Amino acid sequence: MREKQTADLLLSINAVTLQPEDPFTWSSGIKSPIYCDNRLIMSYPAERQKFIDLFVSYIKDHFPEVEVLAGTATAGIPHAAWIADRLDLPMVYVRSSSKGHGKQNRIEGKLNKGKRVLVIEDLISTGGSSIEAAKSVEDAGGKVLGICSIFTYELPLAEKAEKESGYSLHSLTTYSFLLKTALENKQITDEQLKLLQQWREDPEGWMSV
Ligand SMILES: O=P(O)(O)OC[C@H]1O[C@H](OP(=O)(O)OP(=O)(O)O)[C@H](O)[C@@H]1O
Ligand SMILES: O=C(O)c1cc(=O)[nH]c(=O)[nH]1
Repeated sequence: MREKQTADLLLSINAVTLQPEDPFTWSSGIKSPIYCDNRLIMSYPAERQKFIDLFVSYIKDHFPEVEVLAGTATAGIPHAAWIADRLDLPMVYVRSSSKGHGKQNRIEGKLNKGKRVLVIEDLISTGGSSIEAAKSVEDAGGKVLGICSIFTYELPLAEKAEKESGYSLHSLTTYSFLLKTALENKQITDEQLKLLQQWREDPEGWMSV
């Protein structure tokens, strides 16, 4: 099962760090006791192949019509590159803002108008970065089929952003699967599970409790 395999792989390379006593600050400003660093996948060639296998099988099942892969800067870029290579498809990447010199591009690579594009992100917290990237792809004339990431925190904020934007968000695995797998693998305790579930109920209010 894809969700479990992805969660196992993330845990096997120690991509997930718990630090409730010194919370992480996310790109959205949210404080969190957990951080998932999918950038580490780059450094593990055997596991990397398995992540690409999982991504490619997901894309073949859900987006067989895709014509271009668009990686989000920076963490989505290597994944988009590996997938595009495996599927023998063109790739572009989307900067978080337009470059301030040179060609001033927001999107790098050649994106032909009307092409069916799948946005590749490493992870969805609030969904803000990937939805912004999808909008830039459409501004440049691409037709976005959806946004696909390795992992989602399943936050209500992301669900709201998904509904409001109209872009569909897809992930190989979820926060619930990750916690379940970590508990089964004895990589977290019942107490840590409880804290992580409580945080997920109210991430924005968690620090003030
Ligand atoms: O769903 P969101 O709330 O937008 O958060 C998720 C984004 O945040 C992280 O990127 P970061 O801004 O840390 O930059 P990086 O990809 O360059 O490391 C992550 O790689 C996602 O792109
Ligand atoms: O939202 C983020 O910035 C974020 C969260 C996380 O767990 N991992 C990551 O790379 N970014």
